[in-house]
Order: sequence, then structure tokens, then C-alpha cells
Amino acid sequence: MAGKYTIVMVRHGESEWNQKNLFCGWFDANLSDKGKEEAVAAGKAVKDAGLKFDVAHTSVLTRAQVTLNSILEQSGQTGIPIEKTWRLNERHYGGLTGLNKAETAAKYGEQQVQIWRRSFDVPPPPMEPGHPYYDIIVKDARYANDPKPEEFPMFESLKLTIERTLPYWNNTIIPQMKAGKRIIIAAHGNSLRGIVKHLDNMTDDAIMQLNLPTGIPFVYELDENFKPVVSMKFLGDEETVRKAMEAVAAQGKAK
Ligand SMILES: O=C(O)[C@@H](COP(=O)(O)O)OP(=O)(O)O
Repeated sequence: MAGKYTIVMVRHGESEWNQKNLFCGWFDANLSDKGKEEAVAAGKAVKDAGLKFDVAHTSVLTRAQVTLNSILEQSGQTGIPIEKTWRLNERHYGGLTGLNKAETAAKYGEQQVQIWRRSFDVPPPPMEPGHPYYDIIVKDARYANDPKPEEFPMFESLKLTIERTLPYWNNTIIPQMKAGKRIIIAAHGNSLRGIVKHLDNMTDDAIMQLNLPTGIPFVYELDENFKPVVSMKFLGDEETVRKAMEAVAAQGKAK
């Protein structure tokens, strides 16, 4: 082991909304059948790599939790504590939630969709009351106590996502690592891109190019100052990972 601390992260397996190519954000989509298979494969990869955990962290969204459960089951580690937080939720895709990414690119242009999906600080349009998914999300019982009304997003850029994810990294995850806990985080494309940007000190431009594949765990090894010694080492062969990343990037192209 090169670093003092090892932490594993994974974007959930393909969701039903990933499969339909819909902006998902805080909508609670289930895993697709392919996503369930990816989650099983992720668990086998974790087992084969001999990775062991003391604590798991995930979002309050089903797709991340089911992926995590599958990984823990496959790797024989179901007994560990699982901490769930809205701070690891996917970015809130605002008014784009539920729209098809390719149709949105055909309507507004691929460049605009690229800005909405990957720019650092340009947010999507807000989700207004009356939006088809407004009530489903805002009135969801899982948010009854947290986030506080003034923290509840109606849209999020990557920058805004990082502003609510990073306090969790700094105040919960780092202290646990310092206490010797081995951690896995199962979360989402953009909540994890935020953590990766922070860890690898990536520029606002560089992070635009990063597309995280579904269901392929990756490992960070960190030094005593929590700086990466090994960055984003995927538990998968390079070619498969590259193709999966390209497929995510291509979701914003007009058909
Ligand atoms: O909200 C969504 O549509 C996807 C990411 O979409 P892109 O930013 O890749 O378009 O989130 P996830 O499937 O990781 O929960």
C-alpha cells in the first residue's frame, strides 16, 4: 500500500433513468437490470482486490444504496455501519430533471447541454413549483429534517454541489479515516466528481473533462495530509473504463 489511507468510491450502477438518458438529479430512480449486474460485478471486484471496510457512506437515494448493499453482500461485509446523507446526493438538476439529454441537446444545442452537464459554476435552470417532479422531491419524507429549508436546493452547479459535499468529507469522512476506519463511498457521478476535483486539486476546466462510469469502483491512496499518492485507480481494465467514460460523455449528444 503506497499511502497512509485507502478509500474506495463508486458511482452507482446504471439507473433506469441513466438507461432512458434522462436528467435524474434528486429523482429517486431505481437501478436498471444492467445496473444491478454492474453492482454485483463491482462487489466481486472489491472482493478480488481484497478491500475491507469498517464504515460505508452513501446518499439518501436508492440507486446508490442498492449498489452499496450489493457490493457489501458480494464482498462478504454486510455487517458494517452504513451512514446515509443528502450531502452525497447527486447534484440537483433543477428544471432539467426528467428531460431527455439527447432531446435537450437537439433543442438547445450540444454546447448548451455540455455547459449544463459539465461546467463548473453554470447551474441548470431552477426547478419551479409546478415542475412535474417538484412535489415528489420537495415533499419527500426523507428530507423532512435535513437539509434545512434554507439549504434545500432547487438547482445545483458542480460548484454548489461541492459546497455541500465537502463539509461532509472534511467533518465526517476525514475524522473517521484519522481514527483508522477503512471507508467506501457509494454515490453519484457529480457528487463524486466534486470530491475527486478537491482531492486531485483539478482546475475548473480540467474537471469538465471527467466523466465517471457507472458501477466501477475506484481507489484513492492518501498521505498523512490526505493528499493523493494514488489517484482514481479503477478496479477494471483500462479499455473497459475508457469506453464507459466515453459513453457517459456521449449521453449529451443530440441523436
Ligand atoms: O443526474 C443524472 O442524470 C446523473 C448524472 O448525469 P450527468 O451529469 O452525467 O449528465 O446522475 P447519476 O446517474 O450519477 O445519479
